[in-house]
Amino acid sequence: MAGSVRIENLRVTRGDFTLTVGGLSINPREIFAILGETGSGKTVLMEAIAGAFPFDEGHIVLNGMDVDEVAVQHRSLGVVYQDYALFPHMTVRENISYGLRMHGVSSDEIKHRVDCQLELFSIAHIADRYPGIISGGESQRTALARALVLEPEILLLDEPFSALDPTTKQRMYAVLRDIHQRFDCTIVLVTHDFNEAVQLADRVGVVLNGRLRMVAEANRLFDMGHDEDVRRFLGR
Ligand SMILES: Nc1ncnc2c1ncn2[C@@H]1O[C@H](COP(=O)(O)OP(=O)(O)OP(=O)(O)O)[C@@H](O)[C@H]1O
Repeated sequence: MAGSVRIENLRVTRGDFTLTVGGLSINPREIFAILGETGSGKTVLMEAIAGAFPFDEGHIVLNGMDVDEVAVQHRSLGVVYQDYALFPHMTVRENISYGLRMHGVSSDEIKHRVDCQLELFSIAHIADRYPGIISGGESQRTALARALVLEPEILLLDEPFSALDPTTKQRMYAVLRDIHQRFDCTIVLVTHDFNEAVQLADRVGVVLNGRLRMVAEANRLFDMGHDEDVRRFLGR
């Protein structure tokens, strides 16, 4: 079942950096891209949605519940970090199994579900290897498999395709669309790539200098009358 995200009057501080979001609702089954230049606060926003740290003000509500009132293992979130954050001392199979083990799933069920992910992402041949000796693309697919094996209602992806060549990128876009259909999830995708946002997302939110400045339908991103900063960012 796909989840929803609602953000109300959010203010969060990380060191000297402050991020503010007046309001945002991401609907069940939506693919929502968070677009912005480097250092604008996209990852901070994604981490805030994951409930990774306390807020100064405001609320983030996942499926009707304040994120900070729900224990991490019950948030039904899958997160793929920019650097993939695989556990280095675990094989690919163990990385993907980890969350299921934490949820007390039986060994037979774990084997079945992990085998399905290994096949879906074409990584069965590296199942017994450690992250230190697999490629960037394989690491990325392992991180996606690790997030999806728990069948999250909301999938948070931080620049998941930035390390890939253009051909592999297009192939992974197709995989992501397939995942979206198959797993019936809501996807929040952080990217600094306009084309990626427009190709994959239903709607796009632009974050500039720590503020969510606008939200637009992806296919109307370049048509709308934005303010000057957003126009400059969009290269218009
Ligand atoms: N834990 C932290 N402590 C201090 N500052 C932080 C922390 N996390 C992020 N920042 C700062 O917050 C700002 C926004 O960072 P963020 O990672 O969200 O940018 P981004 O838009 O995702 O950029 P990029 O596209 O380069 O990944 C940066 O100036 C960063 O240095």
